[in-house]
Amino acid sequence: MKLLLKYMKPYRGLAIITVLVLMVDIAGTMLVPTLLANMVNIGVATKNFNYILQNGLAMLGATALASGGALLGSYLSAKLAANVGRDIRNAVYDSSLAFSGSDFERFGTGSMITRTLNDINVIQQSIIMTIQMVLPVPIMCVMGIALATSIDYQMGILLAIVVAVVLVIAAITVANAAPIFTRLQRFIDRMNVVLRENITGVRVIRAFNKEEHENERLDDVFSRYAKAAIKVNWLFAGLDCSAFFLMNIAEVAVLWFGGNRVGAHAMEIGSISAVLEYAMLILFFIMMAQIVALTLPRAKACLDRADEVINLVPEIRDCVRPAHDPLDAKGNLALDAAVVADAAVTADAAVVADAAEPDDDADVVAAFRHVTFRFSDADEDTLHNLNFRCRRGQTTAIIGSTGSGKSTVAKLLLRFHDVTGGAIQFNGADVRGMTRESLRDAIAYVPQKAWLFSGTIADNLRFGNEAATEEQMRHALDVAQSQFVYDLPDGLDSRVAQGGTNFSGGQRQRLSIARALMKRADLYIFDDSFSALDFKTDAALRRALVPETRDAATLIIAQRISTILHADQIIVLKDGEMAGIGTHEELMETCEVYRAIAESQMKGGDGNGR
Ligand SMILES: Nc1ncnc2c1ncn2[C@@H]1O[C@H](COP(=O)(O)OP(=O)(O)OP(=O)(O)O)[C@@H](O)[C@H]1O
Repeated sequence: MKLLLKYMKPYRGLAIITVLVLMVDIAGTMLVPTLLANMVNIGVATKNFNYILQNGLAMLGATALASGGALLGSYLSAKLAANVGRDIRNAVYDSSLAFSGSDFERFGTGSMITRTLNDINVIQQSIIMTIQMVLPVPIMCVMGIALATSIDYQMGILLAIVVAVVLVIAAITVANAAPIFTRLQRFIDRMNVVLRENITGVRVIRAFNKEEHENERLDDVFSRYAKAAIKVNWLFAGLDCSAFFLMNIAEVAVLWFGGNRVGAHAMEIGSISAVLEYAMLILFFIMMAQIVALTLPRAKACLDRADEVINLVPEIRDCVRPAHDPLDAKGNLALDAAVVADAAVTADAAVVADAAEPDDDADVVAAFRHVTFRFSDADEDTLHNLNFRCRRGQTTAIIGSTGSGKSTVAKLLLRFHDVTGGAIQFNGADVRGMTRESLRDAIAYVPQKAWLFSGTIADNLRFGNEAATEEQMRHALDVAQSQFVYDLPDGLDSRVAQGGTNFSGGQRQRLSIARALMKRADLYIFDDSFSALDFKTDAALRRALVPETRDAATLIIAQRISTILHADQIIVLKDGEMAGIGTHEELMETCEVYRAIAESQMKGGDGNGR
């Protein structure tokens, strides 16, 4: 609720106007029965045509007021809900941008989509319905009972009793039925997760002939949802008929007691229709409010789910900027005490002292100092005591068997995760003391999974540099050996499907390399970015990269020896530990793990392509 109030706050003026407009609607609606009663009781009884005409015109005015109020009220409440919904959606999305990989895993992609789209739609609808259907109820009850009392006090008491009984029944129903709606939201989440997995993995499902198995899995999820939805519909059906039953009982009660009062000359005939109309109006609104109130726990669950995302403290944060310690020229923040203390928990004193000292060698762009890392959900360290430096103008390569921790090194450099021991320095500063923006600005990264965004090739290249000229784009494409783009009918404006699925694996890799080259960086990271290229293209691309990355450090993660043969230093990773470091020749002499990889690839005919 706090979240809703926070996001409603900027629109409190609009909210107040909306409620006032709806009150005009209610006032207009409630006036009509009294005017009608007067018309019958006085105008018709005394055959006073002028009185009838006057009341008729007044009824017309009241109806116009009510209709205008309803129309404007609907528009304003929809506007309010849309604004609040947009702001909450933006807040959820903005928060998710700061998430680390582990933060994302906590929710899962499917749930993040449900939270951002479906949940916020539910919140929006609830805002509209609450304003239009729930808020008028107390006003209507008070006005209706007051007007009925002004006509005949006994009828007022009768109406008050009927309303009280119906309100109690409505409250009990809502309290008992609310959990079903909360469960319904969880089922939607689950459907989203399973459906997403099925749609993205459809080729694998077909290739393994697992359609039937997946059908059963989906059927199970859909059936659970359907079961809950049927329960909800039963509930609504029950509510509907009990509400109409109660309305009919109320009608009978009003006619019975009203008839007696008219018979006793205590009330006039026209007043019965007015009281009857008040009873029907109030009961109808209570019925509608009851239906809306049933959905409110679901909206509350959606709000809580949005709140969880918005208020999650990300695993990776920028340091709180100390007032006395401004950003330096590179946009770095001084390493704050908390971060140093944090590092001290997991690394010994010598390492922390070492890490706190800036690297004295100006050529060093990135330095790993006794780095250890463990994923938050893992039982063991993924990386142990890594010590190496990436120097400007040099290529550092990392090779190792699958799962040895190569990509994790890249992720730590980009601060997708923070080290759990030791420190990583970038341009002499501990990365935990830098803002993520300034750090990532200085790194060009080609991820292992080449992902392209829907749009055009030019749009994707501009992701690396918004102001890129066509000449710059062509240059990057040439370096990345992506001349195939020029053969496409639309060239740079060729359409890219989501994820880049309308290009081959090798083409996607080359385009994502070109995207990374669009920006000038201090460190270029290529995470297994040449794996889908043939040896000739791989060699040509690496040759073309040399002048591009001359003033920067380059980190190449690879499985193929041929890709890293000429690196200035090669780090061999085995189970997260450095099994060796040196040039190809040195490692062939000294590192058994490297020799084994090299020999296995040479035998397989892999090792000689350059
Ligand atoms: N988010 C995660 N949570 C827990 N463990 C993870 C996570 N991501 C990776 N790991 C584990 O960390 C280890 C290293 O993974 P990493 O992706 O760095 O390996 P890699 O050497 O790049 O492998 P490959 O060559 O197959 O890409 C693996 O054992 C993997 O299971």
